[in-house]
Amino acid sequence: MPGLQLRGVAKSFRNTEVLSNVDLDVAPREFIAFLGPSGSGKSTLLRIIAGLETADAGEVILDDRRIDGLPPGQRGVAMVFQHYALYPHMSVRQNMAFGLRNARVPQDQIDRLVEDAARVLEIDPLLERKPAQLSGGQRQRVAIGRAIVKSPKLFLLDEPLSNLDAALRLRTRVELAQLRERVESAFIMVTHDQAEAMTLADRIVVFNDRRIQQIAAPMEIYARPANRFVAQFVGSPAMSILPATLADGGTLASVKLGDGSRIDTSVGRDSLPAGAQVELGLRPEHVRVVLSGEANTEATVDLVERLGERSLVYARLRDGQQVTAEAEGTTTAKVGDTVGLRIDGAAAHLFGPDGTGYHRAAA
Ligand SMILES: Nc1ncnc2c1ncn2[C@@H]1O[C@H](COP(=O)(O)OP(=O)(O)OP(=O)(O)O)[C@@H](O)[C@H]1O
Repeated sequence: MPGLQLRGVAKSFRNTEVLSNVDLDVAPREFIAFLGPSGSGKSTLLRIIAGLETADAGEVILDDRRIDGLPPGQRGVAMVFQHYALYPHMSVRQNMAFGLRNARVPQDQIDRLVEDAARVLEIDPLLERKPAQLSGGQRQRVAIGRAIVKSPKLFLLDEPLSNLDAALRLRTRVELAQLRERVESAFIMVTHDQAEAMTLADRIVVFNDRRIQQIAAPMEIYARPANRFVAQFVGSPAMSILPATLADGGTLASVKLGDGSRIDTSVGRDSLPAGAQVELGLRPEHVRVVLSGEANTEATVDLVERLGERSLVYARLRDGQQVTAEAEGTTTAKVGDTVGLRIDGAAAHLFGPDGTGYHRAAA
């Protein structure tokens, strides 16, 4: 099978397991983002694929070849580090040529590969400079260039944009998307930035607690999170999670919140596990601050965050549960006010006692 397969990969440092039985399939030319909290093993898995770290168990297979026993240079992968890791005493040209020279590629071929990559990345006027004479964004491109010249089957990017300022980061994100169209390789990128993952990736892999929590397309992760962790981790501000009691009967689940309000969801009643205790998950856009006539519950305002066109209202329901709502940009709501809330039950998520997510049937 072409592409990358991970089978049963496990890794511990001393006695602490950081990855447990990880399976993953990456298609040729696919762009994958690894997302997860700090310490969830994203970089460790990337380093295992690159050959900079050895797994305790499992297999790494690239284009039908088992590569986990091979040294990094023979795996057909190229890694771009957060701190670029350029050699300061070498010119851009020498930095980009370094790996090829080690692999004993003939000089005329090296020159051609370096110049082609420099043109793609628009750093050809900088080839004779040293890294200290470059901006952060330019260094970043040299680091990518050094990977491109190896024509890897797989690019591994460890937070490649995190050292850039906000504007440059956005621009480089666009460039990365363009680069991806021009090369035949697959990409795996570790990032802390959800927007980056949502924009660039075909699929996002969410890590937590030693395991992959979900692998899916960005909007699928957002709209149909596999469990409570993914639901709260992806999306900003985070989804509100409210304890709820499942009402009897009906084909679609209705729940009662702690403040006594009843919410009708679009989640199939019989898809839920037996037992009455669930949690209701609400994205901010599904809880609106409205006039009392349209409200299905009310809350006390803790904070209003004005974003211009809209405002985010952080509030507490009558039973003290916290909820994040949206209001018009012009809302007059202020701290301490009681406001009406319209909860869109049809868009709500439910979570079972083990955290499994249940959603409305896909449209
Ligand atoms: N060489 C090492 N020796 C001991 N512990 C390590 C080593 N490398 C990583 N760890 C530990 O393994 C866990 C996973 O680290 P890893 O860097 O893979 O996480 P991450 O998800 O990439 O985190 P971040 O987002 O902060 O980079 C952490 O608890 C880390 O402290």
